[in-house]
Amino acid sequence: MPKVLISDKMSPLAAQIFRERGVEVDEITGETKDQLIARIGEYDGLAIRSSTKVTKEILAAATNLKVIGRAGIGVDNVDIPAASAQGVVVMNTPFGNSITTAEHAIALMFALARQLPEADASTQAGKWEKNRFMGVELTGKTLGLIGAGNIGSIVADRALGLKMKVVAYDPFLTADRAVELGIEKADLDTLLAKADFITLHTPLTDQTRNILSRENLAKTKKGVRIINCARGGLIDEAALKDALDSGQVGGAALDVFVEEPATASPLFNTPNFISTPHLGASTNEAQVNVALQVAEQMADFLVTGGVTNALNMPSLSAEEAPKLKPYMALAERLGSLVGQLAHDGLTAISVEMEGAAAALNPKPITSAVLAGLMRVHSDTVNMVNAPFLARERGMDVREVRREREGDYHTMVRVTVATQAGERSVAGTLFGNTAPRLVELFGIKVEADLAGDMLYIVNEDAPGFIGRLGSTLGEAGVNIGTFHLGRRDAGGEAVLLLSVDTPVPAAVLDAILKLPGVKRATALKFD
Ligand SMILES: NC(=O)c1ccc[n+]([C@@H]2O[C@H](COP(=O)([O-])OP(=O)(O)OC[C@H]3O[C@@H](n4cnc5c(N)ncnc54)[C@H](O)[C@@H]3O)[C@@H](O)[C@H]2O)c1
Ligand SMILES: O=C(O)[C@H](O)COP(=O)(O)O
Repeated sequence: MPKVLISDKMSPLAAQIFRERGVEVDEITGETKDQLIARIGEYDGLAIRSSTKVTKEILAAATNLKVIGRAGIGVDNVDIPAASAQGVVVMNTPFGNSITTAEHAIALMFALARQLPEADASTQAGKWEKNRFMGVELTGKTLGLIGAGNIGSIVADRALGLKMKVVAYDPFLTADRAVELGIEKADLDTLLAKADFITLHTPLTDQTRNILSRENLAKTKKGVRIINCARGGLIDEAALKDALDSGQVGGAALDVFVEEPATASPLFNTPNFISTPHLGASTNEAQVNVALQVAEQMADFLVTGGVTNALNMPSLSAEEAPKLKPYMALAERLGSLVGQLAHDGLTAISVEMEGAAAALNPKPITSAVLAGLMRVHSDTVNMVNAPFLARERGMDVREVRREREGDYHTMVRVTVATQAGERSVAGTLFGNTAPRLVELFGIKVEADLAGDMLYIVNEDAPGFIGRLGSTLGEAGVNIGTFHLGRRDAGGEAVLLLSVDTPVPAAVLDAILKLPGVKRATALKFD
């Protein structure tokens, strides 16, 4: 039974779903890094929010880990390249807390406009300072949106409902989408010059880090109010403090900080500064959404192989997974076959799906080919890290789909370019379930690819099969099945034999010395 650790505070529904789906679950939150390192080796899955930092060090200890599920959106607390290199799928729940976070941004915008926290503190201190708190109306004001993705576009919708104008800076926002949202697309300088309020809704990347830098804060309208419910690091905090002190910025509300937990920020106690402790996603509704979603997604993956919302692997629905499973087995074996036979200087690989296979999601099939091919050289390769490794090695990977059927109703063909030229193998599914090789380097040969096998290329001549049988027999190697294919009578022939035990190197040497033998290679399939 797969086992999952929930290491951050999450709705109890997550654990309930895991148990209902046949996944064992432990909920242990607030552990130190060392405690997590000591424990993580037991688990197939790790369910987190933003507190657990999944570093290289944690991953190195996670020897059984297959999936990390983020109950939320931001995955900057996960070392995704390290997880990918280790073959661990990383998934998030990209929509479950969007509305809630957008509402928090709007709440902070109101709080800034009417100085609600200060007014509350003053009133509860018995001061009744009616004349101190003069606010601004939102109606007719311009909201500058930096980042118009899921959360940004919900914020825009709510702001338009409040009769604000919305100007957005997002390099990936199309003109059509801006029209659909009813907002104006602008460059950053225009936004900075026009906005009465600015709200940030981008991930933290090299391009967005300090997007509100000292220089950019100086370009804003005097008295602008700024809201950040996205990620700490989007605003230069020291420059923001100076801008609040000088009045260039009239108010700022931060839910997120460069250092979290933020317990001693220089911004604290600055007039017109409001803060919340990363509460953007903290509503009952959002937490139920993300907990249910992450548990369902992780259980799908661990129980059925379905992949949803993965950041380092193509999606595969729970419905598709059983249909694709035999294809992935076929693809892995074809990849493994070319990896074992054509390993010198592999520069490009093409995966062709023909007939029924062409109607399927090609990404998992290609990933399985690459995993089979590269696992020949490393045990740690799987479908998650294989495409990354292929890219890292500069391999050109192509997918081709042909709907028309050839000799078989469904076929997967793998062609690799090596220094010696192109090599191609093809396979089909018998009865839609059983993987079977049907072509090997241009020669038709039907064989199962399983267990220990022996591949021989020889000149087709009478008496060869007898001599081969005797050589194997004398070495105590029992032949299970025997498949023969040839280009023309008397031309080049290939033999694929399944054998009950691995063929020792000395026996391969003896076979190579038989008349007419050009190549003898021992193969192994899972
Ligand atoms: N405070 C919280 O509790 C909380 C809750 C949920 C999400 N978040 C954070 O909110 C942010 C946005 O989430 P989302 O779901 O809307 O993400 P999203 O991916 O849907 O949208 C992000 C948008 O940012 C845009 N973008 C990327 N680079 C940009 C750049 N250089 N300049 C301008 N725009 C750029 C993208 O094109 C995209 O449209 C994320 O950082 C997420 O982690 C915070
Ligand atoms: O990216 C997110 O989803 C938010 O930052 C929420 O983080 P949390 O789950 O720790 O509240």
